[in-house]
Amino acid sequence: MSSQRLFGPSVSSGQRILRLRTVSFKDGNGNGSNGHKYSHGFNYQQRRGFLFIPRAGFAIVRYGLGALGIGAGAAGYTAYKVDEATTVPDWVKESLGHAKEWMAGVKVPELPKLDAGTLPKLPTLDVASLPGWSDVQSAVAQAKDAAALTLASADLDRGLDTAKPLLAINNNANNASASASKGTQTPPMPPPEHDLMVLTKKLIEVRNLLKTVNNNTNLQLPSIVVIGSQSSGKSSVLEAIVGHEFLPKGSNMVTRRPIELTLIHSEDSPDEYGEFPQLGLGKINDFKKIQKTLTDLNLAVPDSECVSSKPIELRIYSPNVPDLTLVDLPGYIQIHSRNQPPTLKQKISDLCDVYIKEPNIILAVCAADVDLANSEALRASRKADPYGNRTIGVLTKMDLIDPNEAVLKLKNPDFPLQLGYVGVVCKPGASNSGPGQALIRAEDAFFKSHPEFKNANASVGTPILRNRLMKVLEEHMGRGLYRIVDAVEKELDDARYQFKVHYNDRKISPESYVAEAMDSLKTRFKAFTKEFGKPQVRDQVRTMLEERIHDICEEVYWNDPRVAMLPKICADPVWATRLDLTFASLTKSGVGRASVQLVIDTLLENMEQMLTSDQFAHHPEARAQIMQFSNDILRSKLHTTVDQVENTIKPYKFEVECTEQEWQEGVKRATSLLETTLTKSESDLKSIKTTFGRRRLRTAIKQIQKVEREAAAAAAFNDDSHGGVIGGSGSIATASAAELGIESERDAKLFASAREALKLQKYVSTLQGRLGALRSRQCGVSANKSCCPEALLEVLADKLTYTAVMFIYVELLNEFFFQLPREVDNKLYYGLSRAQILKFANENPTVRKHLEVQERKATLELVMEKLRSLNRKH
Ligand SMILES: Nc1nc2c(ncn2[C@@H]2O[C@H](COP(=O)(O)OP(=O)(O)OP(=O)(O)O)[C@@H](O)[C@H]2O)c(=O)[nH]1
Repeated sequence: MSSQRLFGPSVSSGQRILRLRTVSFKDGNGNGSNGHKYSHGFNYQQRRGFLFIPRAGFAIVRYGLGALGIGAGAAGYTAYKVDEATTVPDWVKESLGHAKEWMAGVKVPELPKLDAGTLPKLPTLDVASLPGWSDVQSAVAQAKDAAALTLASADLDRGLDTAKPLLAINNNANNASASASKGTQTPPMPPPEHDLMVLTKKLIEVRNLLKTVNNNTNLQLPSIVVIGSQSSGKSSVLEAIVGHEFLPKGSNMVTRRPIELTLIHSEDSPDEYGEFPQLGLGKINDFKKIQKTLTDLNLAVPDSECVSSKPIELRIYSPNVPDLTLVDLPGYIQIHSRNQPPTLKQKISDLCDVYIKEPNIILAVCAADVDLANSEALRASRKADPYGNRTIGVLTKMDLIDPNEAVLKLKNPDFPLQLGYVGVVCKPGASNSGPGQALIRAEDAFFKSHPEFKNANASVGTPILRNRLMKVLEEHMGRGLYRIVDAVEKELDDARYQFKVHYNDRKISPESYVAEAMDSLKTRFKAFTKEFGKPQVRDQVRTMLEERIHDICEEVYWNDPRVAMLPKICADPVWATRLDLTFASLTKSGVGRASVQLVIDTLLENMEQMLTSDQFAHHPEARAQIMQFSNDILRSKLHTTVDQVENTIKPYKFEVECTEQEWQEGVKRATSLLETTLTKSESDLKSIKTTFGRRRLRTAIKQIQKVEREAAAAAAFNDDSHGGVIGGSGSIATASAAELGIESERDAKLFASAREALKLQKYVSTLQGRLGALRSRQCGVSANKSCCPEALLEVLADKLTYTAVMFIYVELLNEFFFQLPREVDNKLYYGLSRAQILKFANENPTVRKHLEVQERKATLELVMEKLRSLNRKH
């Protein structure tokens, strides 16, 4: 939709920015301030009236007369109202008196008698060309300005409510002049000062909303940017406008960051407070605290940098401030001090240059007691605004120079500014009560006590400055309105398009995302609890115990050369004792703890895996929290579970009752264990053969065996019990390199592998023997336990597994499966603050993007709505 459509078909291009009206600034004495003009954004109709009345055709005489009558009436009414207001200066009354006199002297051309049915050709009355017309306009404008000025001080002294009669004067002056110029009864205009505040207020709202969308310069509405040399009085001026001392003070360059200050006139509440939207500290009623926060934020910029371009946002709400947006900037310096960076002067200047660009209004603050030709502020403003169209000059410290000189400086012909200069005295401490009303009264008293200012019609005083700022800001905001509307429309179209194309107009909220993420986690957790049932836990524990059985058998049986004979010698009680020892090894204290720990580790591993996949991969903090909950629950159950398991497996340390069926199962599992071990060993052997070649390996093995035989024969004299045992004295392990004929590193590797192959060959043969035994009839019955230790150990492992898992499941798993989802709900789902929910949602880049586009669209729609409502009102 184009801006044309938004603001209605009756407004054609060129006329569409509400209205541009030329108004003279009047100072306290009403005689015009150096011819400074500025265009005002209201009363489009009024302007049309002034321009088109003389061409009004048929009704010209009637309207012309009406215009004169209403114009005179307006002047009279305004004079009457102004008389009522004691604060209106004499010059206004005087001007209005002249206007009345002029009205009386105007000669209206005589009308010819009208014949029924025929209308004579009427003489044209060009009101604007009548002698003295400009004086009437001037008087009306002066009356309005006087009312405006009165409003400003009334605002300070009595609050806006009590100033309303004066708004009415202003309104009437407006209506009167509008009617006069149109020569017809127009509907009453809304009070301009009130409209002014509404427009500025709404546009400030719009501006703040747009700031949250992005930093697109096309979406920027103007602010008033305060620049000036250090100690020129910038802070004092701002504080005088706000009526509170709140800016950082000190000699150590305390303004280091731009302070973006938004003043919000809160008509309905007497509360005065500040807010730092970036910090989320809430309302701060104590202005000393605001000052302290600002000081801390500024001084956080290290001395080595001295300035930072990162702005501090501050909003001040008060019934005593006008709606304004201001930016306080670090003061220009002449030269950097010893501990400041050499580039500081340039850095400050660059920072100010960024802010004083279009569309911002420049408030160039200069101390009156310093030569204006040396003013950095004026120099910078002239560069950015060569025609002085958007610069207001403020001369501070007017009390420090001779009033006549001050008056001359205010005219400053060397640096003429379209928006003029205003002189102020904002010396804090001039009154004991800070920069509030007392300061304004002290300033007022100062200017009153020096008639030079009044006589020279100089623009002086904080209320005048405040009023001028309001008007200029409103006018500039009004001017930028259509540009903004167009830019917002473009952005909105883009946001809508993105939302449609990428997200199919699907709305989400951070809360819904959190809920979805938690639900999905709980669903996956539930699926896991089903997958990780008793059979799975049993598998885990049994696998662990089988590893132990493997190690025990390897140590006690498979590496013993006599084991090949076991089927024949197992009746020997030695083997029964050996079997008891292996029992003790498997059931020795700690197996309960190991089983519980194993299950805990498996659970945590699975949790970790569950949390690193899917959306929780984006939420490291939440992941850590959930892992912590898991750890806590499991740790709290560890000791009781371990105790329970250890107690229940204790009886197996002494005796294992075994049915024939259990025995058969044990034989089966032992066979399977041996088969697995055998397959692994055979595969290792094959891999060595492939690496070195069968023939070379065979030769090396033969060489080792020869050396081994010789060594064994030599050792036989001393200890024939060790002969042939792998790793025993005189074995291949002890054969020296020289004995084996190793000459190179390659040979060394070959012989090491040959030793390994030899060992594996023996091991494979033992395993094959044991497999044969397990498959034999001897191991088919449980009575021959000592002959088939692997089978009995498997029976024991199975019993341990069943018993342990039963208690692990009851004591640990059930509790964990029950408690974790509740903990997640209580601490994560329901326990998150709004800020934490936002943070959580924004951690996921896809969701963040979705929310950003959605938020951008919603904000731009709201902005558009506000802009439309402005159009409806104006
Ligand atoms: N006599 C007099 N002194 C003033 C006036 N305005 C400000 N001062 C004094 O001038 C000094 C500097 O005023 P500030 O308002 O801190 O000036 P500034 O430009 O903000 O200073 P920086 O932030 O350091 O750049 C202070 O000691 C004020 O009391 C004034 O109108 N008259």
